[in-house]
Amino acid sequence: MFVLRQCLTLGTKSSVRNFAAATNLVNVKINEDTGVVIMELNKPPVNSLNYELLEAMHRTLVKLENERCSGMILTSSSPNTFSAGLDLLEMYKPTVDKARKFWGMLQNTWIKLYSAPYPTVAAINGHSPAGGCLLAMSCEYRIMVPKKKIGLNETQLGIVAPQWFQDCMKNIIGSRQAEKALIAGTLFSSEEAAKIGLIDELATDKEDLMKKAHDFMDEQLGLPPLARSTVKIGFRKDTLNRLINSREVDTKYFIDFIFQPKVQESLEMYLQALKKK
Ligand SMILES: CCCCC/C=C\C/C=C\C=C\CC(=O)SCCNC(=O)CCNC(=O)[C@H](O)C(C)(C)COP(=O)(O)OP(=O)(O)OC[C@H]1O[C@@H](n2cnc3c(N)ncnc32)[C@H](O)[C@@H]1OP(=O)(O)O
Repeated sequence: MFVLRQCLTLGTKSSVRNFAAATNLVNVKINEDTGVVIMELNKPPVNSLNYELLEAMHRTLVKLENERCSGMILTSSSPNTFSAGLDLLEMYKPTVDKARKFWGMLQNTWIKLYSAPYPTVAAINGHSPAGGCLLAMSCEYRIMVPKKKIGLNETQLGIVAPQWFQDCMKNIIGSRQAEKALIAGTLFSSEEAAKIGLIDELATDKEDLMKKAHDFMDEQLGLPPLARSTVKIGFRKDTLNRLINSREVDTKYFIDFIFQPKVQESLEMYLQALKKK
């Protein structure tokens, strides 16, 4: 299977097609022979998740429902960062309408990604804090390059990881480890993340990362798809339904939380610190 895939991806008769996207915030390529899609986040410098990027991801995920997509590898075009998480500028002094629209699109995108019936792999080629970690955790399998950071570090920023972010982490590393990591807002090194199971495999470098992602995909493509996806959704439905049934409440928490003057102060200081770096 590996040889077949190499021929398909590297061979002269390349059957890889660019997937027409309305923006260049995501680069999407579909291998027409295998049906495997690579979605590359492309919002330099750090793929901070603003409304437009989330909308581009969401639109792609919806489109993939009507394509012959057999699996999806999520990665980034940034040399150093998978995703820096939510775009802090979306939370800093927004209007209520803008904040509501932004949060709704984050929820939409997460629901689509978390419930995708086909196999999903995060090829984590750089740092992946907070919302970046959420994206990675929403995939079924995570592979990461060495010496980068990943985790839900919200507490350290004076904000709180929403319940569904927390649920995703709990589902992967277990309740006790998640509680400790979430209270402290721990950012794990790739190596530490592999030890606690937050990521499934460490890659040696970016080439190895993509090879391992395709290897995982090949294994999954050998399984009966309906049985595979039924088991996947069975494991994920409680977490999904918890958000789906409380989207409005979740949005209200977000709005009430970010409009607190103390939270705005923390965001301002953090943004300044990032700019000064
Ligand atoms: C019960 C109540 C529950 C209520 C719940 C309610 C609310 C929860 C609310 C929010 C949840 C939020 C989750 C999040 O995702 S918050 C975002 C957290 N992200 C981070 O902390 C990461 C910050 N970034 C970094 O640490 C570094 O940038 C990184 C390691 C990713 C990369 O480092 P590098 O050195 O390569 O790049 P930098 O020079 O730092 O950055 C380049 C450039 O990009 C800007 N930037 C970085 N991150 C963000 C970001 N997340 N948003 C916006 N902009 C960002 C940075 O300022 C630089 O800009 P410039 O100087 O080039 O203009």
